[in-house]
Amino acid sequence: MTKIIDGKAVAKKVNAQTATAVAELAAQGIQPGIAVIIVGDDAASQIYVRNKNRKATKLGMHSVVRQLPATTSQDELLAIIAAYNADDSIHGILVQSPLPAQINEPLITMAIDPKKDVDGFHPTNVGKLITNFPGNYPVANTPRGIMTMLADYGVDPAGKTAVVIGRSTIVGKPMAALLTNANATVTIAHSKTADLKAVARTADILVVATGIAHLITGADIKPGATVIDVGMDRDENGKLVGDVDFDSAQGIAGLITPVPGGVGPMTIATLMQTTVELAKWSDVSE
Ligand SMILES: NC(=O)C1=CN([C@@H]2O[C@H](COP(=O)(O)OP(=O)(O)OC[C@H]3O[C@@H](n4cnc5c(N)ncnc54)[C@H](OP(=O)(O)O)[C@@H]3O)[C@@H](O)[C@H]2O)C=CC1
Ligand SMILES: Nc1nc(=O)c2c([nH]1)NC[C@@H]1CN(c3ccc(C(=O)N[C@@H](CCC(=O)O)C(=O)O)cc3)C=[N+]21
Repeated sequence: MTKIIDGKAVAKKVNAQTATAVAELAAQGIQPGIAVIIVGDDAASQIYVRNKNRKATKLGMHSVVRQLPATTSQDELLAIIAAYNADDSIHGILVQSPLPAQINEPLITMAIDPKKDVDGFHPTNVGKLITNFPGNYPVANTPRGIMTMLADYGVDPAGKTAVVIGRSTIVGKPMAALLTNANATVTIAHSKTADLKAVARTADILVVATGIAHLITGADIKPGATVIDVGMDRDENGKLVGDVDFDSAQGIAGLITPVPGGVGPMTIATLMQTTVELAKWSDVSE
């Protein structure tokens, strides 16, 4: 029997904690603030940004969405980031990816004050994650949300074999670091991996983040494995599907996240959680 991990339900629990934290901060005269900057009019990005703004407002936070034209120059974007870095009403800054070609994404990541780096992408914060640094710092929200889901379902990575397919800065690499810090034995696979499917079959915990619809099927899953599907893909009919073929995984996986309703809601809930933490922490990323 395959059990479905209800990401929406876990996100609800996280959001309830965030609402309490927002109320506690309000009593101290602090309102957590998030600024989301979006360059261009990519349809998927527009949906994600709208969802973030709606959730932040609903939780009582100060939420700013800065929509910029696709022709925005790198210097213009850097100036806007500098203004939010200096703005005391903003605790978290997120620059939605992808960015247009004229903008150097790593340079933008570096320009965000690490104390306001709500995505956890700044090298200072990535370095802290890799070194399992003590103290408070932001961690990429999608992998962090996945760790929250695993804990909620009683899946302890310690001693388990984990395979992460995908090596992006936003998902794959921080996911592998979190699982390593949680004492799993971790393999990172990617488009150059020889015999990807054989590697996948070794996993007790399989995280798939490639953007390739239905790359992984039931035959690639170890019986009883926990399968986390990060993909936000479209099938041939334009329907939202994941990187895992959900139907063929049934009866093989022990636990599996659906798309939609799995990782996505957790990403948004964790982003809100991180924003509140950045407003609260005094010792974050000096
Ligand atoms: N639900 C959520 O909250 C989120 C969902 N997403 C979704 O997750 C997916 C991945 O996102 P992201 O990490 O940003 O994507 P990227 O495109 O940055 O990275 C994709 C990774 O997958 C690897 N890959 C691509 N094709 C294959 C293949 N055929 N076999 C093995 N590995 C492959 C790439 O390998 P290589 O490095 O060799 O090119 C790369 O490392 C997307 O669908 C995205 O929309 C992303 C963020 C959050
Ligand atoms: N700087 C930056 N930070 C990000 O965190 C970031 C980003 N850029 N660029 C794009 C990806 C993607 N991402 C998602 C957020 C929510 C859902 C989500 O809410 N998904 C819903 C469904 C949404 C729908 O119906 O289309 C679900 O899975 O149930 C998905 C994907 C954040 N990203």
